[in-house]
Amino acid sequence: MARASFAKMNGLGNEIIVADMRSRADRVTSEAARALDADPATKFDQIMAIHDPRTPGTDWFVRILNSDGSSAQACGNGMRCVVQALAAETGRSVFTFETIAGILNAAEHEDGTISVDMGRPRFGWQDIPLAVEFRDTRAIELQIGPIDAPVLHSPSVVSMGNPHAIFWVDEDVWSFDLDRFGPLLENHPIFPERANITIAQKTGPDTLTIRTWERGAGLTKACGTAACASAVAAARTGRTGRLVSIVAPGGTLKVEWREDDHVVLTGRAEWEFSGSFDPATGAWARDTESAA
Ligand SMILES: N[C@H](CCC[C@H](N)C(=O)O)C(=O)O
Repeated sequence: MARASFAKMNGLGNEIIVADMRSRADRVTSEAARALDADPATKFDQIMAIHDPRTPGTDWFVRILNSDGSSAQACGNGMRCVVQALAAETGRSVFTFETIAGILNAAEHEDGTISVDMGRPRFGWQDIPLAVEFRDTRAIELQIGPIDAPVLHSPSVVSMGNPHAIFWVDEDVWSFDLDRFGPLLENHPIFPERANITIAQKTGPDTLTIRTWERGAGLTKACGTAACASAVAAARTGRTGRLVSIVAPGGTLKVEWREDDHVVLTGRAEWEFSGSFDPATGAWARDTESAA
């Protein structure tokens, strides 16, 4: 099969590869994902693979892979990169995508920011999913196990199509050893599909400062669905209103949990370079004109 085009982009430092798999019958393999992640030039957090539409009324289907080769149901920063790439290609500014989490409407605004309707949050313990029944997922009792992180307890859990656990802290989020206990919590048996782990500090009336250890990707500079999950959990627990600024290491995102229950994520995306790659093996080459 001929090579496929890709664009290396980022959403507030969340490293994204947008792969053009339209009009192709193959898909990006986990082997290719791990090979691309192993190369410092193409190291990424998620691949957003654009495929031909599966449902009438949608523009394209977007398949999401984490850098460990696992598939993700949703990726807010990645969707903004997809919108920016397709707006540049088509001249359009409004799109309807489908992912395994459902239908996502998105729009690029005049000022270059991009809003993605990330759909409705899910709170039921089986929707997160959790391995044990919890009636109130605003704060679940999670025995963190053999690590000395006494201040981490009672996370809020939310699904944005993918599972999130939000640990509320009163101290600076940088004072936590997230790279040490992130993987322990990501793989905690309470999360049968693993989970994205976020520590969140309320730093203003409607502002949270967060850091995220992502399922299947590790520490990232920003995580769009974690921003959505944190904002919804904050509103749900009375910490903020429904329009929240989320300050991540890579920048600030705006999240609105609308009265119709949809969660809209707004922020920027950045193009870095383009190339072509083999979706089976991950072998790639940079486009020459983009090297200029
Ligand atoms: N970085 C992505 C989240 C990817 C989620 C993925 N780590 C998973 O759920 O497995 C975002 O901006 O929403």
